[in-house]
Amino acid sequence: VTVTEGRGGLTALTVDTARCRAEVYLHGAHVTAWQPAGQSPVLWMSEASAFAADQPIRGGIPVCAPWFGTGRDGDKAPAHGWFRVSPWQLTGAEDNDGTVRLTLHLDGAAAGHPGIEADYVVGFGDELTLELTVTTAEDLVLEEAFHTYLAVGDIEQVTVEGLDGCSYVDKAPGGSPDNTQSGDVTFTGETDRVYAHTGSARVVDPANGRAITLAKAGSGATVVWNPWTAKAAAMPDFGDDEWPGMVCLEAVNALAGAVELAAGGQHTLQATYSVTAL
Ligand SMILES: O=P(O)(O)OC[C@H]1O[C@](O)(CO)[C@@H](O)[C@H]1O
Repeated sequence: VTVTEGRGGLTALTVDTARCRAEVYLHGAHVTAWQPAGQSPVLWMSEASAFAADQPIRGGIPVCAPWFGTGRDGDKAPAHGWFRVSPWQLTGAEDNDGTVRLTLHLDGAAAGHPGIEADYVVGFGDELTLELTVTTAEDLVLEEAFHTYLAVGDIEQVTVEGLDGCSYVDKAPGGSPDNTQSGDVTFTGETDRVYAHTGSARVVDPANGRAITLAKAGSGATVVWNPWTAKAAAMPDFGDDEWPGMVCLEAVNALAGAVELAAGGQHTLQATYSVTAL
């Protein structure tokens, strides 16, 4: 692993082995790149993303916690929590036959939130593995997400398998809180759904001739998101024409699936992303 000064002067860690190339910023412990050997980049990054200590990065894998979404503290608190806009430290790095595991630590007190700590182990190899352990000194209702942005060839050809029969909250404009998925997910407009009681899921991307699978543990929900035209245009750090090339497939604990932790408790969220040819 190489430590470099990345965009916006933020510290970046780069990995380049026979198995893959990857990058993670200490700012938000934000993975911004993972590219297995012989593959095109798997993670999508916005050309318009900010790289600043007080803003989240747009694309890659934001770590959202200890809450998911907006509305905390009358919207004064940052959307998707403060983990993704806080400085993390690198506390471990090992290379096992070309699979590199990095351990990152978040000291809540140093980020202005005493009583919450987090450890994040990211494994870069043929697969991408993520493991976030949150520890709390006080009772905490924890919401969290690996808000993963995947690169796709054309969203209108993409389908998501594995959510058939799952109930979901539709957060898109005009959406209702009580729906049931029938068959594969397809995309014809803004899509913003929180699926409950989910297992693994798979993004099928014919334009790139590949599928990307999300397997997970310690996570009861899955979010699927594409902003489409209007929402993309409304976000300053998201290019107006970028929406056809991405989809978020997220491992989540949120809403009714939030994790109740007693003082001294901890919870681990795990996910593995893997790529297969169609
Ligand atoms: O702009 P952000 O705060 O990064 O949120 C991006 C997206 O996250 C979502 O919760 C989907 O995960 C959407 O509602 C949308 O707002």
